Amino acid sequence: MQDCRIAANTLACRRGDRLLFRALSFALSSGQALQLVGANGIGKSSLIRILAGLAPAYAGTVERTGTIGLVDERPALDPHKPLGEALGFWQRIDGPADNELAQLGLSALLDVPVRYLSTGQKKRAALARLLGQKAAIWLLDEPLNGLDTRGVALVEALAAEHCRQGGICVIASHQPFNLPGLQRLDLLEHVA
Ligand SMILES: Nc1ncnc2c1ncn2[C@@H]1O[C@H](COP(=O)(O)OP(=O)(O)OP(=O)(O)O)[C@@H](O)[C@H]1O
Repeated sequence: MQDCRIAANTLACRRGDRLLFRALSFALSSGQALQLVGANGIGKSSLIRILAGLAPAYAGTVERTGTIGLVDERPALDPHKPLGEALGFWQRIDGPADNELAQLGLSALLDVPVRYLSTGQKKRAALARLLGQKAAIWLLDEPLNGLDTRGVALVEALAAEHCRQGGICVIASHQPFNLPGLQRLDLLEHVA
């Protein structure tokens, strides 16, 4: 994987008429991972969206070197299509999949419409798309939500392998995330 980097420089975030956080900075390079923590509504998802370039920062800048892969509560998969077809749409863009489907326990679900998948299955499907995307910088918003114990261990292993290969992970999660060398940023320290 090519060298990648993501840095937040004195970011501030405003939602409606409220300033959620300010003076938030970090820098991550190839192989590093960061967990964003903080209470409900403090701004973790908002920060992930700013890092992804999907929302503007109120102040500050984000520098990115490397492609972004985002997993949040909205899997970018057509809910009306069977899972195999929905993932196939992305495979035509991203290139052929390796063994993601088997690895994520999805092989038997390819003919099930995405809207009928369970919460955990939808999360696994979103992760399959992420793996297929081969992005350098993973932005994972609550990636463990809805997953069973084996699913949690699998996501942790995937993140560790991604970092081992030189990728970056930014993980917004309330749950403990077991990843060697994981750094931690508490948004409470940046509340405006
Ligand atoms: N489009 C919007 N307009 C106004 N306020 C918003 C908007 N989107 C989010 N907010 C508010 O911004 C705050 C931060 O939301 P955000 O989803 O970033 O928090 P979070 O830390 O991810 O929360 P949780 O842990 O519950 O997922 C919340 O108070 C939310 O209501």
